[in-house]
This record gives sequence, C-alpha cells and structure tokens, in this order.
Amino acid sequence: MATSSDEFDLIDFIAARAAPAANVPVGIGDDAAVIRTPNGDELLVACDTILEGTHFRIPEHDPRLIGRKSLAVNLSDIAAMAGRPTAAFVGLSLRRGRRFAEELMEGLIELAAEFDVSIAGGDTTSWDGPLAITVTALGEPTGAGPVLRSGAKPGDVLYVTGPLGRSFETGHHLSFRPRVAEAIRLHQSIPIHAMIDISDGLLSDLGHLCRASGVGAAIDLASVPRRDGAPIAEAISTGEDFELLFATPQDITDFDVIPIGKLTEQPELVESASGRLLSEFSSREGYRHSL
Ligand SMILES: Nc1ncnc2c1ncn2[C@@H]1O[C@H](COP(=O)(O)OP(=O)(O)O)[C@@H](O)[C@H]1O
Ligand SMILES: Cc1ncc(C[n+]2csc(CCOP(=O)(O)OP(=O)(O)O)c2C)c(N)n1
Ligand SMILES: [Mg+2]
Repeated sequence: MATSSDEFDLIDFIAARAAPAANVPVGIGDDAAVIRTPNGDELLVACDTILEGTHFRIPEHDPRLIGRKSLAVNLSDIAAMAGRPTAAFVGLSLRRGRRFAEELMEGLIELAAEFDVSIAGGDTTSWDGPLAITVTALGEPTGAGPVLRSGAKPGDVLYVTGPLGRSFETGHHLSFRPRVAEAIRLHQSIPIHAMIDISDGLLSDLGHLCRASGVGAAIDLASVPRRDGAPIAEAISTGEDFELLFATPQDITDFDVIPIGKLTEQPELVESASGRLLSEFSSREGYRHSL
C-alpha cells in the first residue's frame, strides 16, 4: 500500500538494514560519517545533493553561486563535526550547455581554494531532467576528535553561531560561509559535547541533536537571533541557515556565539518562559523532502 512518508522515514529504513562495520565508528545519523583507516586515522565523509527547483532556481540564480553552494553545504557538514575539510568529489547531472557547467565549476573551485579543499574526482552525466549536483566532502578531525550529535548532557548550554531565518529571500543560502574555522577554534578552546548544522530549521535540527543525545531542550525564544527581522516562527523552521547549533557545559564569553537555551532531562523541546512545546510556535517543523 502506498503511504506518504519523508526522507527521515526512509533513512531509518536504510539505517536499520545497513550492517554495522568495525571500521565505521560513526555511520548513518550524523552530519558526516567517521571512517577508521587501517593505520588508525579517522576520516570524515559527508554527502549532500542540491537540486534545481528545490535548493536553487534557474535562471534566477548565478551558476557560480549554485556551484559554490553545492560544496558549501558539504563543508558545513564537515564543520558540524569540528573537522577540517580536505577533498571533494563532484557528481554533475547536467542539462544546459557547456558554458553554464563551466561557470558552475568555477564557483565551486573558487570556494574549494578558499578552504584548501582539492577536487579529487567526481562524475559527469547529462540528461533532460533538472540540474542536480551531488558533492561528497572528505575531511579530518582535529586533535580534539570529531564532535557528534550524540554527546549532549542535561544542563549543557545551547549556542548558535549566527542569525536564523530568511535565508532563501536574502540569498544567504547561496553565499554563506561554512563555519569551519569557527568550529575548529571553538573545539580547541572549550569542550563541545554535541553539534549539528542547521539546514532543515532550528526546530528540526535541535530535534535531531536531542534525540541522538537522549535529552530534551528548553529554548528562550526571545534570545534566538533572527536575520532581517524574520518572525520567530520562520526563524526556527524555514532552514538553510547553515549556522552551527552546539551544546557545551561551559559559559562562553570570548566567542561570537549566542546562547539560546539549555538541555534538559525531559525529552520534550519546550520554550523556557512558558513551558509550552516549541512546535506550538511554528506551523511547520522544518524542511522535509517528502516521498
Ligand atoms: N540514501 C541514503 N543512504 C544512506 N544514508 C543516508 C541516505 N540519505 C541520508 N543518509 C544519512 O542520514 C543522515 C541524515 O541525513 P541528512 O538529514 O541529510 O543530514 P544532513 O542534514 O547533515 O545533511 C546522514 O548521516 C546521512 O549520511
Ligand atoms: C527553489 C528553492 N525553494 C526552497 C528552498 C528552501 N529549502 C530547500 S531545501 C531546504 C532544506 C535543506 O535541504 P536538505 O536537502 O534537507 O539539506 P540537508 O538537511 O540534507 O543538509 C530548504 C530550506 C530553496 N533553497 N530553494
Ligand atoms: Mg543531507
């Protein structure tokens, strides 16, 4: 029987059938996987697709920015592990002409150079469907190790690295700078228990972090930073913010990050002032690809 479902149901289906492997200490379920190499080193691997019509529009968006975004969303996933990106593979499913593809790759390669990421391979195909770009980014953890979604503890303070909301309307979703340097600097100076990047919206991604950690959260909605006066309901649910959300036991004073709440033993996500469920403050819970 056909039922309506979404990406997360399917990922659960896949994860339940994917056999665990000793050399994959972190597999499906985090921003990037952690792969152990034969000499004991750890490699981070993240893979994200962007699609015409869903993540960008043609001809409205500059091909350079589309190419840039396809890499940036993956660097954001490496940042969410507090990792340093090293290399990327680029899968292009193209339709339009050669010049468009060249400009797209110029934008991608420019961002790669800024982050010292080498384009190590990929795949090029053409068809008459919409443009799709799938990038796989590789990275390495710093000396302090990778930060997972699952290490948050009740009492930890939750921080975000910047304003949320109106990403699509303002073009932030195309031009954002992945928070790689910020994550590494933070991780070197304070204990970060858990971290995730906000792609689907604060409500949704906070839910992922809390479920993975077995905790809940009390958020002070008045302190959630918003872009260009975005209404709070939008700031917590529209997504593509690509800011980092992280949990730490420490109060942070010397970094440009904003405290928005605390983790709790009770599994619910609530507003701290009223105790009401966070989901009551927005008609949508975040972006979901439906199936
Ligand atoms: N088709 C798939 N097969 C295997 N793993 C998948 C698939 N789609 C997503 N995942 C994994 O599921 C987890 C959640 O994916 P997603 O919500 O896209 O994460 P993110 O927001 O960090 O990109 C990730 O670990 C991702 O690698
Ligand atoms: C044309 C267009 N419509 C709508 C949006 C908004 N939007 C599209 S996908 C998305 C969420 C993030 O995408 P997803 O593929 O779920 O990223 P992931 O969580 O895997 O990193 C949002 C907010 C957009 N960027 N472009
Ligand atoms: Mg993804």
